[in-house]
Amino acid sequence: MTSRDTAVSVTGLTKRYGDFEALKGVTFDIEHGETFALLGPNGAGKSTTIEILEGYRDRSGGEARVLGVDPQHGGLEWKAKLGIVLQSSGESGNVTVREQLTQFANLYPNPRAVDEVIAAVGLEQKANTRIKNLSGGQRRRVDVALGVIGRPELLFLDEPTTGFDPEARRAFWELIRGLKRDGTTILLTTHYLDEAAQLSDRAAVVAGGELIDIGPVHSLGPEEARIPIVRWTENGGVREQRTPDPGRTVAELVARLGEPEALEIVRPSLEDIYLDLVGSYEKDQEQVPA
Ligand SMILES: Nc1ncnc2c1ncn2[C@@H]1O[C@H](COP(=O)(O)OP(=O)(O)OP(=O)(O)O)[C@@H](O)[C@H]1O
Repeated sequence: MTSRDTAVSVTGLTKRYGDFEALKGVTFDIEHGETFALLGPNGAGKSTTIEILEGYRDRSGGEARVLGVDPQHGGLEWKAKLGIVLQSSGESGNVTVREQLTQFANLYPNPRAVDEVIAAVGLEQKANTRIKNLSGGQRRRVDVALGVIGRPELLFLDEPTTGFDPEARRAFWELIRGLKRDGTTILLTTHYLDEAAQLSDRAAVVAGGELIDIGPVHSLGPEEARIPIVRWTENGGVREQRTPDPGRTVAELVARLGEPEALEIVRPSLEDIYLDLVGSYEKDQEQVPA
């Protein structure tokens, strides 16, 4: 069955490296135009999943469809619809940024304008610098530029902002939002949970080769983990209360204390929820007899 409605469809995906089971039956879909984050600790199986979907690695079992095609049999026309930013940079060349991007642009039927992409990744000042003379973060920006130059329908970003300074990361977020507005489907892996929360519509959390949660990025995790905390200072000490009705708690505090000192309502971040999910998974794994 081809998936006309989904950009990516993965069912029961498995991958073995020798005796080691890196993916143990992962299932998820990504809708057209969606930004989807694949989250998980080191070694969880994120890059393996992405590389199978890009057609770089063969799977051991299960089904995968990417833009309607089995990635193990994707031809040149299919590959031209993909943008790929691999985890480690391969770009250390003797050519300049502009030369490299121009070469890549010529490989695609409908590329973006080279100078527009150079500006979008903030490399205007370095357009005529040889790639080997760029800093690590600047080379990473070249990787991102190469990933988007072909105007991909589906963009794979494997830890795209590692090594970016905070300003470059914010600029990258804007670039991704722009691509999303243009209808690009994006599959992102990142260890920066704030980045995932800012950019993604939905996320999946993988650990030990298993998918442990999937859903809209602001409703991942068990409901209890998302209960907000009201915090204030009273009689010189910090007090806090977890409550699903923070407004009511604040109203009661105001009635009792007047304006509460250092009042704040803290909602657990995606990082808090992620750590909770992965921590529970790891604890359960320790309890399973070998
Ligand atoms: N070529 C390989 N041969 C053997 N084992 C491999 C190979 N590639 C990956 N693995 C193992 O498969 C597991 C998943 O690796 P993968 O690179 O997919 O993880 P990841 O989630 O991307 O991790 P990270 O966050 O560190 O990038 C790891 O335990 C890794 O050691």
